[in-house]
Amino acid sequence: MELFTYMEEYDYEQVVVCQDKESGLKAIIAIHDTTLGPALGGTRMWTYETEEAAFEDALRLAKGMTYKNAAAGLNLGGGKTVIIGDPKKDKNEAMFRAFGRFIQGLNGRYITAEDVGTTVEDMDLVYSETDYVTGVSPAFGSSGNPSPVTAYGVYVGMKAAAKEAFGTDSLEGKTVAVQGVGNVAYNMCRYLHEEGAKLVVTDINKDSVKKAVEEFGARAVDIDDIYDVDCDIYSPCALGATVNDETIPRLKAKVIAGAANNQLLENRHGDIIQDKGIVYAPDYVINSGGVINVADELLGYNRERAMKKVETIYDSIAKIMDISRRDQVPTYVAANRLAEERIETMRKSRRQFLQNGMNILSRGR
Ligand SMILES: NC(=O)c1ccc[n+]([C@@H]2O[C@H](COP(=O)([O-])OP(=O)(O)OC[C@H]3O[C@@H](n4cnc5c(N)ncnc54)[C@H](O)[C@@H]3O)[C@@H](O)[C@H]2O)c1
Ligand SMILES: CC(C)C[C@H](N)C(=O)O
Repeated sequence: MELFTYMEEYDYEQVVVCQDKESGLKAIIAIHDTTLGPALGGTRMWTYETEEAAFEDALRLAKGMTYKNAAAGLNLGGGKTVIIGDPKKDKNEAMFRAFGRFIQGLNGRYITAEDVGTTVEDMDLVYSETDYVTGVSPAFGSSGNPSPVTAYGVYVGMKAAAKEAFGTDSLEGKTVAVQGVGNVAYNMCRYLHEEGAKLVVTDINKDSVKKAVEEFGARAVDIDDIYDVDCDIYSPCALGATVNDETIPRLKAKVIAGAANNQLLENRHGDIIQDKGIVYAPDYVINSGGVINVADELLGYNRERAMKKVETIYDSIAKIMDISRRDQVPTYVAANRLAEERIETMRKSRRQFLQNGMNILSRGR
């Protein structure tokens, strides 16, 4: 990947590469766009095959956060971090504290939180070095782990997508194929089970599968078999890019609605599923519950206010379905339009000079 060419193509503002030899920290902070406010996005820790793959993931995820925050009506831009390493083996206190100091050095341009491979405990370590972190322990006045709230948002968004596909938003009796039963999907499965949905699950972590089988009566399938399950809804809740040329012909679902970021390998896969009549709930809209929740911390966290806003994910998905039908465009295009229009409007309305910080007339004194 030619980094500057890629950054220019998708208009990224900044990429910060952080290295700390003692702790083994190797982090990439990607800031995509701060038109709406400071870039807020989580930190993913993952074993990437190559450094290029890590850069690509950070960049793609950061852009997704720009769109997610804009579509959710938050006054926040988009950014994301990836830390290269195995979350089960390579973590240590010094690593997250060093990472916290790098974030502090950005002076508020980037605010972090959890993502795959990082936890509330990791964010507490970051918090010991910087205020620019959310999703730390509730004992610090924070909102805690965002995953259960993300799960609730995915659940209500799935209902809105079901309404479009089946004419009813009831999920009772519907079969949902869940790929990855981690922090978000475990909680999502609980809501689905309570409503009477039938669950089929898979995960590379056998303990997570066992838990879903025991607690929710889920049926377990092998990793690759999840695409062939006879189901009403396919719910990708692991990593991204699972909607692609290889998987689409195998999917039997009428709805795709899940927590994972960047579900479409390429935009054209959004066109293909639309043509096949599959209702796709755009990933960054349906999974915005977590960021809505942590963003509320910036106002002084109020759970009731945050949950009320998360409920609106139902209306957002319904609105996207309306735009998609009205304008005859795939749902991912309808969502992008909503986000891009908001960013453009705010970019234009912010043209007036506003002097922040240093008084320029006192320069040289
Ligand atoms: N946690 C949040 O609040 C939040 C918010 C928005 C989006 N997301 C996205 O949702 C997804 C899940 O997040 P999470 O916090 O639950 O992460 P997690 O790490 O807790 O869960 C992911 C699960 O997927 C499993 N997995 C990984 N690769 C797999 C594969 N090939 N097949 C089957 N299972 C596989 C893992 O073993 C794990 O159990 C991620 O894409 C994340 O970026 C999370
Ligand atoms: C909680 C959020 C700030 C980050 C979350 N992992 C997301 O992708 O939305």
